[in-house]
Amino acid sequence: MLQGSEILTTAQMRAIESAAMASGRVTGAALMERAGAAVAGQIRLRWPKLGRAVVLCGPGNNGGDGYVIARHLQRAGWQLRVLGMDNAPGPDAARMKAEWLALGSILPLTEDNLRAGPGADVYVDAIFGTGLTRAPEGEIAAILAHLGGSGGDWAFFRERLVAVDCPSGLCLDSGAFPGRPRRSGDHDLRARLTVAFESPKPGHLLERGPECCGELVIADIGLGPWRVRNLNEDGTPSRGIRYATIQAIWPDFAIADSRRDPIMDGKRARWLRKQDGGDHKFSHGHALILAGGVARGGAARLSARAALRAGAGLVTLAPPAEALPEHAGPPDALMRWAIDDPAELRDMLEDRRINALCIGPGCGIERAAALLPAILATKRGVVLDADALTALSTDPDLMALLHEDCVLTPHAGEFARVFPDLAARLEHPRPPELTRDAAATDWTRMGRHLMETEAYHEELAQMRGPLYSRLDAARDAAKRCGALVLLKGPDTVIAAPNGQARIHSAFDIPWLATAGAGDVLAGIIAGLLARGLPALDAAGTGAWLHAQAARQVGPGLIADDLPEALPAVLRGLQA
Ligand SMILES: NC(=O)C1=CN([C@@H]2O[C@H](COP(=O)(O)OP(=O)(O)OC[C@H]3O[C@@H](n4cnc5c(N)ncnc54)[C@H](O)[C@@H]3O)[C@@H](O)[C@H]2O)[C@@H](O)CC1
Ligand SMILES: Nc1ncnc2c1ncn2[C@@H]1O[C@H](COP(=O)(O)OP(=O)(O)O)[C@@H](O)[C@H]1O
Ligand SMILES: [K+]
Repeated sequence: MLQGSEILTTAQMRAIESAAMASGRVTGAALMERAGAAVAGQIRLRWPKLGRAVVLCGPGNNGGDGYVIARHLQRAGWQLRVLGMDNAPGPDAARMKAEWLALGSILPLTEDNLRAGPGADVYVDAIFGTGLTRAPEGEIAAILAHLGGSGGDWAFFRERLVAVDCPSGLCLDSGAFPGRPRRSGDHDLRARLTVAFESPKPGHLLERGPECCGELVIADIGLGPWRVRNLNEDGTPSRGIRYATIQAIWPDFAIADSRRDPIMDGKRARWLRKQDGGDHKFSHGHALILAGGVARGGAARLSARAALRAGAGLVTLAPPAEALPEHAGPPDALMRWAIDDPAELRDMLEDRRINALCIGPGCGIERAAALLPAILATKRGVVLDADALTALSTDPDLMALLHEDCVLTPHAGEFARVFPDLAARLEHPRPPELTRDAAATDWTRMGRHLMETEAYHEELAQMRGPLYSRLDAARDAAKRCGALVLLKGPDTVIAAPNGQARIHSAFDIPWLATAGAGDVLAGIIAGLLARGLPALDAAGTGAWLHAQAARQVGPGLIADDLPEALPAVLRGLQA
């Protein structure tokens, strides 16, 4: 079953929390108590024997959660050492700190104190959570480096570190560590377990997040009534929606979240298996896959095979006439038709039954540039990959023809070609123009207006985390070009022009990074478009089927295996 859960950005999380508190039906202290109790409960599940815990409490509400955890563990019989900051936190954290002080002491939060005590069974990182605005410095940076293994005890802490909301220093909007190179891995803080609240945040699923969070558990702290999510059946926002939804897609085992929704319900599974939805081949659509010149046809053949296996009723492969002979081999189910120029393509597209296309894999940049205007003018669903993306990057007139049934499937390099300014922002450890000062935002006002104004929705959508994220980049790209953008990687981000997005986190299948895997993905999505799925659904379902096929085959996979593994994936769907 394809599971998902709605993701909240840190700004959305704060706004929802504020709305809950403004309603008068729940207090900040009650939420903090639930959060801390949930983490303590998860610790006791994993370490059932009474042990020793060190709790590291930061200056804000993440630290407040830490004091609650210390109280719960101490009451359960654990031995506690609590290290905290000598600051005046907000009222809820101050109350939890005072309650802890009635039970035990607080040592200054220093690296010396962390090193000094006896070794513990569990180290609780409650230093920074969603409130992180910049890179940690000074003493806290030293503590985090120590926990990250700078002293050579990497494995020791990896086994024992429990992160509250996230490993401290991780930006929960981007999954990167502010102040560090985006792809660095040295001495990043890695937790064994992360307990986060209410929803996964983008940073749990993107970039360094999945590796550094370890096992991720989402604790329900009761904010459900204040989450407004009204979607029309087709997924577009209806009146009343206050934020475009972002949905996570992951394999069943990746995240423990009691509130997850089935993305793939029985109805969708039956439809994918062709148990519902028409019995004539044309009722499953006809996909046209454009191929390139002589000796370049392999990529498009992979796409075509994948479109067939994804269930398109008919698939036609269209190379130039001179390359037709090299496509004589199997599969025989595939039709072939030579297309040399835009006029021939236009003629072919007179057949309205051809309802989805795929162009780019092995196509050649010039051929893609020549054929794209004819394709885009028909307004039919089309996947643009590889050479089609390169063609797009050099021609603003082509960009202007894109529409919302186009699916662009760039990997990072292609994304940088098509959207160089957005890619450049992603490279910066901390682009100053995008920083938000969470502390300076009047969250109570924002919370109170959560249910009331469109202006609020706009304002919230503009709120960015401390780092520009792959999600921000994909959303900005989709909005700019008016098409769906699927930014590939182990953390694939899918964004529609209306702001709806999906994150497909697949860090468990590194063997999918193999030549031709992207061609197969493009073909699967084209097949699903042909079968009538809207672009966002086709891209999300396609990314998941692609990943499941890779799981089915396992290490040693080559791209040719992926389409052949799809029947087993489809067979396994619970209809
Ligand atoms: N939003 C919610 O609904 C809930 C939040 N809770 C907790 O509250 C946390 C958020 O609390 P806060 O907003 O107080 O933020 P944090 O506790 O994450 O950060 C504390 C403060 O540190 C400062 N700071 C940020 N980066 C810094 C840096 N690099 N160096 C030094 N100081 C820095 C900021 O001013 C920030 O307000 C969540 O992660 C979660 O643990 C929970 O108590 C339950 C409910
Ligand atoms: N480390 C990884 N883990 C999981 N999936 C990955 C990883 N790296 C790449 N992928 C996926 O593999 C596919 C590779 O596509 P692409 O880069 O276009 O390759 P190619 O051009 O060789 O076909 C994409 O679907 C991408 O999301
Ligand atoms: K933390």
